[in-house]
Amino acid sequence: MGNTVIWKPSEKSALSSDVVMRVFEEAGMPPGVINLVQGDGRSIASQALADEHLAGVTFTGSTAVFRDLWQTTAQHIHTYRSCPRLVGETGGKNAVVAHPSADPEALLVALVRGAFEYQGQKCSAASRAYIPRSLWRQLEDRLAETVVGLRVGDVTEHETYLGAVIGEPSCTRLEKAITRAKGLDSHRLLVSGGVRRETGWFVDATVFVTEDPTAFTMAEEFFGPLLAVHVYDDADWSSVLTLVDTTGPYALTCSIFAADRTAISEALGVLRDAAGMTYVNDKPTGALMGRQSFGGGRASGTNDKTGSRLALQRWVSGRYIKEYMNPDLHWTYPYMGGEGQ
Ligand SMILES: NC(=O)c1ccc[n+]([C@@H]2O[C@H](COP(=O)([O-])OP(=O)(O)OC[C@H]3O[C@@H](n4cnc5c(N)ncnc54)[C@H](O)[C@@H]3O)[C@@H](O)[C@H]2O)c1
Ligand SMILES: N[C@@H](CCC=O)C(=O)O
Repeated sequence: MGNTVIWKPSEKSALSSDVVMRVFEEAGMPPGVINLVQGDGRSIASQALADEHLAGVTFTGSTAVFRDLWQTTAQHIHTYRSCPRLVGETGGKNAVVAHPSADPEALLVALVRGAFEYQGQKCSAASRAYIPRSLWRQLEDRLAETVVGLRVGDVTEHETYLGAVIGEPSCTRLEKAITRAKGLDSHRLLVSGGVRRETGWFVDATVFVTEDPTAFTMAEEFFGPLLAVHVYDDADWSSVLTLVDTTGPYALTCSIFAADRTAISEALGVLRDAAGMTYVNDKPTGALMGRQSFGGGRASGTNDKTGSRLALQRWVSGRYIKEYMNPDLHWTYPYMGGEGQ
């Protein structure tokens, strides 16, 4: 868009961002257009956000850090030469909601792929599911069997489905959530819950079934391979949609599974603000940049839809020019008896 940027990648992805930067340079990107700065987020942000030339921030990460960045820029507002634009792509607690008319095979695949690919470490990963009792009877054992069979381990082996989680803090956070859920009467561990630290930070694909749709497992982001399922009575479809909409602070992605078009329409209406990205009969994750723009609202960000015109427009500054071909030569107007126009 004609801007120069400082690119501050996560400390946890220093190597891959360095490789990408070298690719840009080798492809001929002029020096100074993208300026890669590696290091600790807090200390780099405190320097960068205090600079009078800051014109914008585009952030991908957690809601808490984005809100901190917003607060810091607000504190510096009197020192900036312009009004910085802030774009955030933040956390998610993405729902899969199935209608009794849904195809159980497609639903099973969406739950497994949506929740456990990349160890569930995707803002868009499925992490809560609402399944009607009639479908759950057909699905429960098959879901358990499939998830138990997902291999966790070395990602250089093609049979592996889940690699290690990002690091020790992620592993501990997930372990705590699993232990807490195991201790709740409202929760039943359907599959796994295992954590292994001998050769890395490995968390097994884990599924809880909860009777309490307002429990922390249905509202908080874990950023890991943890799926919570709430089974509802088929007749409660409409009220379940309201539950999906009102549970938790996020609105990143969601999936609606149904064959019945009326049910799909109803869900699209009720869930209008519940997700920036809504999928129908597909997993709630895996938007391909350049083909499918991506974004989320509420606590999930500013919903500018990365990859779309909505996002690009945030990074241009309009300029309008009026040139007068017939300039006024008299300052008086006709109603004054003058000759000006
Ligand atoms: N919506 C999206 O498109 C999207 C995509 C991927 C990840 N995410 C979200 O990102 C989160 C997981 O990623 P993460 O662990 O890297 O997030 P994070 O918020 O911890 O870190 C993201 C970035 O912020 C920096 N940072 C961390 N603390 C900071 C601070 N106090 N001040 C300034 N900068 C700071 C980090 O160095 C990193 O570059 C999840 O919440 C996930 O949902 C969102
Ligand atoms: N576009 C990817 C990643 C989203 C966040 O960066 C997805 O939809 O899963």
